[in-house]
Amino acid sequence: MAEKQSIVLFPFMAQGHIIPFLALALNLEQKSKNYNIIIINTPHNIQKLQPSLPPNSSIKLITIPFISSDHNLPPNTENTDTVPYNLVIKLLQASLSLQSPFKNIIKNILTQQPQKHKLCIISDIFFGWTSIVAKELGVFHVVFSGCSGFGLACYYSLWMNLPHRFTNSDDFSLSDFPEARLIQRNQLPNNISQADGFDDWSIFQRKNLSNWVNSDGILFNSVSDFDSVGLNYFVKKLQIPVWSIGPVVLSTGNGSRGKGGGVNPKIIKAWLDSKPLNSVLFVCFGSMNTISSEQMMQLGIALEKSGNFFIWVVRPPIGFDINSEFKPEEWLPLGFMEKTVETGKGIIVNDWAPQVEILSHGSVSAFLSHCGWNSVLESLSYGVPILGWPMAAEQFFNCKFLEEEIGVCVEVARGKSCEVKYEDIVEKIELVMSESGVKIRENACKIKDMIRNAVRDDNEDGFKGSSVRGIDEFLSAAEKSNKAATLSE
Ligand SMILES: O=c1ccn([C@@H]2O[C@H](COP(=O)(O)OP(=O)(O)O[C@H]3O[C@H](CO)[C@@H](O)[C@H](O)[C@H]3O)[C@@H](O)[C@H]2O)c(=O)[nH]1
Repeated sequence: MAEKQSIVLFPFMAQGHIIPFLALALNLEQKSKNYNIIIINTPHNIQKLQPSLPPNSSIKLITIPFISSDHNLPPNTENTDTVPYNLVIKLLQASLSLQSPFKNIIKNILTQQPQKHKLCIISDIFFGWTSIVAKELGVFHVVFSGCSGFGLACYYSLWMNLPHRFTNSDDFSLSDFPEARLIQRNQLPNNISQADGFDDWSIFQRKNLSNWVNSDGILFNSVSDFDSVGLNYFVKKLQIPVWSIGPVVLSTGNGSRGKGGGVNPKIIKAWLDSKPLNSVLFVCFGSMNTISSEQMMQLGIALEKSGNFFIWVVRPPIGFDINSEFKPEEWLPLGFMEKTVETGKGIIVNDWAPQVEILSHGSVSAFLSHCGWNSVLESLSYGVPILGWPMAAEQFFNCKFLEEEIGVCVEVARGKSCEVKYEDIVEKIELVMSESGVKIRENACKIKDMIRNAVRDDNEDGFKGSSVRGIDEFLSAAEKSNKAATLSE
């Protein structure tokens, strides 16, 4: 009997990264029983992942040793959802220490695998160094980007062409990605606008991103039918294959999606069931972001004034411990909680909501989001248009892409320290949720259709969508790569 192909997945320790990797692992498992699928991560993340696997899954979880306090991080801090945003760079730097244990794990798998070439590593965009380990051991390696082609192309280009803090004009174009058109200075994430090439972020990213060229390809959690410009940037830049395979998202009802808490999904469903079609605004800023207390206050007033039904996932504002108790009496407008309950206008969820279940419900009309790419894909998969409030990383460029290139978004605010006024938020909400939002909603439905087509694999009419072809091409490239693993030190 032919030996199984082993596929090792290694996400960075953040929910926004672990979730698409888990979804990819489950997709691969569903595609064929012939894969031996392994997810590697640090002890706490593996513990949290375990209950997210379906009971009949054969996906194997391998723990890579990691002690956060050895790296000047608080004890048991292994995921960006428990570190303050300013310490994320420390977690990234600490992840470099995983190189040697990772190599040992791969060597171990290789010793149990007589046909050495039947191994493939899929690693995170932040783990560029894994491509060096793979090269040394003669193993096929790809990077899996949970970001869009367009957003990541801007982000990559910005990091590789530092500094930008001396830019005088309010906007500028990217020399190697002019297709992105003008980037405004206030669209630069803080770490890029402050970078001089010698700070911690610059040092980490430039080394990390430079390593991608050693990889055998890049997988994108995106859809080439609408994201080809950004995907092509990497084909030209790195001269390696790029396969779009998205959307890779967890289906509804998929366990705790890697993080528990928040609210009982049944309560949310019953509440949504009681609301008219297309009447609810969902507000959530991903797995790790929050806004300032001033912004939170204005958003609260805006939700009240706009009069729409809403579900709002709240976390303590910037400057407060993100894991501490939420204090509505301090951070929300006076009496906001009580009024929300009395009028039945909304649900305020602490920390974590069943996002995919909410977005897939017919009562949801729009999503006020930070434009993390998982959230974007989850929203557009159900034709839900976006009110964009980008906060960090490539989110600014996702938002720009969604608004300027595919017309499914209106930007509400930019960044975690900008001044926002409730009147502006109300106006933008209206632009999307009222009659005037017809075009945007139509565009979101067109993208929904593109997404459905991309993952359609119809045996009867022989149709294979672009993402189905993408994953097939990637798997056949992995299988064909007949590299001899050397097991050299
Ligand atoms: O209450 C919540 C909050 C989040 N989620 C899920 O958590 C994920 C969040 O992912 P995303 O929207 O991409 O946000 P981040 O966690 O901020 O994602 C990081 O990873 C993304 C993909 O690489 C990047 O686009 C972002 O910039 C980066 O911050 C999604 O699957 C959500 O469904 C929930 O289920 N419930």
